Amino acid sequence: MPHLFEPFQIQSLTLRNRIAVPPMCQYSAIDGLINDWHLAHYSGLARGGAGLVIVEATAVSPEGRITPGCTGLWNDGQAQGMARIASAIKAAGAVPGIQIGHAGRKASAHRPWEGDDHIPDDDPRGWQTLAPSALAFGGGLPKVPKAMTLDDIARVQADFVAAAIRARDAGFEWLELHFAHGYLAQSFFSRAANQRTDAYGGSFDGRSRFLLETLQAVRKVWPAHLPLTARFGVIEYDGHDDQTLDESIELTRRFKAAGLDLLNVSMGFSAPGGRVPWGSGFLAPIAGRVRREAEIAVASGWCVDDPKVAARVVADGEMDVVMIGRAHLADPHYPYQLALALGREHPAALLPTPYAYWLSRYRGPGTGSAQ
Ligand SMILES: Cc1cc2c(cc1C)N(C[C@H](O)[C@H](O)[C@H](O)COP(=O)(O)O)c1[nH]c(=O)[nH]c(=O)c1N2
Ligand SMILES: CC(=O)[C@H]1CCCN(Cc2ccccc2)C1
Repeated sequence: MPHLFEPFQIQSLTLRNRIAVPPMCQYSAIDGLINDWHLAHYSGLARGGAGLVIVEATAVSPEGRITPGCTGLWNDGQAQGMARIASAIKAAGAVPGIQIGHAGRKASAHRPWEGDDHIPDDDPRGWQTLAPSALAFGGGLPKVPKAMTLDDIARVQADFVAAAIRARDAGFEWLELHFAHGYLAQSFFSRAANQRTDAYGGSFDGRSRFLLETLQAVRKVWPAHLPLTARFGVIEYDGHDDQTLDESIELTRRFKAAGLDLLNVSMGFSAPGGRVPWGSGFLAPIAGRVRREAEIAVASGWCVDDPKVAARVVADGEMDVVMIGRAHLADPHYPYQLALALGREHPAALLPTPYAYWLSRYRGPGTGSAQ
């Protein structure tokens, strides 16, 4: 039975444990460039003991950003900055990962704390959005996107390939394609968002084409010995879950045949109004079904931050790697807290030596620990 704190071997990589920090936008970049905020943020998280740290959704082109504050890998200056992040994560003992994506019709939005909604058309900070069809997401994201031409599709796929090459050359060892959360790739698979009548819409094969072609193109440039992964929404909680899940598992099988090494199971968020059954570990059974039926390694998360739940979902084979997000924002050393809660021997050994030396002798707040 695999354990949360045992290593995970994938391709030529070994994660020191099954705990991952999932991508979490910081909305703190200017022109897609990282800065001291990102360096401190990712260094601190990597020093917390997780086996894998995945850098936030990073846009493959300027119009692929969610907000003006999102990071990018569409030019070499951005790649130079990202190389510092990859190096800092690796120096702390975690595998450096990065997620690359295109926000599609959810792009050109304000930061969450500035409204999370589309930037008005007359505001120069915004831009024209792209999508499979000229259908707005709705709610706070009412902008009608431009329906992509075949040239647009080819260009965006080439942008994914170029960003993957920059991520590879920047020293990242784990690449995650953002195929989830209602962004461009997910929206091609969604019946609600994709009403094209050409080869990129309609049937299951049509709605899968953009995702599969992009994966195949990136696989050609991503090193064969390094894990190529994708975060993909396998369920929408929109009343059509059985059909969506069946289709998603079939597409996952085709991803695997195209060279995907692991699927990060998530939700589609393709349209407003999904009724997500929020709760501790609520998505784990879905992740387990994908792992069993598509016979592929799986990461997942979503409210998997209770120590016993995190240990259980790995022990029960529902996921190989647990993505723990907000708990890491609350405490970058969260793996240390997990080890303490689960009664692991030498929990401090998860942390860098300058901390571990002292914490191995420290019995916690209020105990008046001696030197
Ligand atoms: C501030 C912030 C920013 C992001 C996220 C979340 C939050 C809180 N999430 C989703 C995240 O990776 C994770 O799936 C969720 O937070 C659920 O996991 P937890 O319940 O937080 O452990 C997210 N997901 C993703 O695929 N790419 C991203 O860049 C982001 N950005
Ligand atoms: C980029 C991405 O996938 C993120 C952006 C921030 C919101 N994320 C989705 C989310 C919903 C509810 C709680 C936490 C996260 C998706």
